[in-house]
Amino acid sequence: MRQAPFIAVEGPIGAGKTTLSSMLAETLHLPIIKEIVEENPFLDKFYQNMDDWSFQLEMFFLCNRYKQLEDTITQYIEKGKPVISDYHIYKNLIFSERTLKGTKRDKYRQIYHVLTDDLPKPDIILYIRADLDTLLARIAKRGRSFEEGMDKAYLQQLIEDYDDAMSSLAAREPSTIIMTIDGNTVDFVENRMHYEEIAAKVKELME
Ligand SMILES: Nc1ncnc2c1ncn2[C@@H]1O[C@H](COP(=O)(O)OP(=O)(O)OP(=O)(O)O)[C@@H](O)[C@H]1O
Ligand SMILES: Nc1nc(=O)c2ncn([C@H]3C[C@H](O)[C@@H](CO)O3)c2[nH]1
Repeated sequence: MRQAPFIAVEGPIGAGKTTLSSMLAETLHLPIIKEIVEENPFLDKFYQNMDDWSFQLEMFFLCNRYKQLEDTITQYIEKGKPVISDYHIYKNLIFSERTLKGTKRDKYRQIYHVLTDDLPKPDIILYIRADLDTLLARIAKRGRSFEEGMDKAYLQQLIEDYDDAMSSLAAREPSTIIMTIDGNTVDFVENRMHYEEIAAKVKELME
């Protein structure tokens, strides 16, 4: 591993990305990049009417993540400092391929590639997989109003899209390390030993 890894935590909605990345940032003394949620003006509208709001939402996420990635590069990667993020920019494509249709999807895909293809990507991905019941329970526990009544078919589709995306990323970028965590059985919140095992593995991967 090069001296300063760029680590991303990924997984479908409610998998525990922010929770795990925050815990690791503290244990491993890493700066953390978190995605913008509360300030997002389109999430609420999107969950009420996906067809009407998906393009605005996807573009908002893309622009925000692009800016955060630019800042991450100048503040950490170019200076040889390790950093952890609670997402991989590739998630823009995972979501947009599902939520957009027709010419909007084609245009969005082009913009995504123009903006991101030449930028550094994470070296290590911690991929938290979890099934529908686990995710629904965690989303309910978190209690964000706009996620109440989350469409189960949408979430199930995203679970499958994430699996496909991680497999294709592994095939396309064999140098990226993908560590898969079974979010159904590994409980890094309630079980300290489970968490410490993950932290130890991540530390080892960073060396
Ligand atoms: N392993 C776990 N065991 C029990 N609860 C968990 C676990 N992981 C996360 N949670 C809880 O589930 C909820 C969702 O976690 P979190 O916000 O970290 O998910 P996320 O993947 O970042 O979500 P999003 O995709 O919406 O950004 C939180 O209330 C968190 O405390
Ligand atoms: N459509 C869509 N595209 C994205 O790139 C994206 N990233 C996150 N989300 C949703 C999941 C959580 O509800 C909430 C917080 O993660 O926002 C997204 N939704």
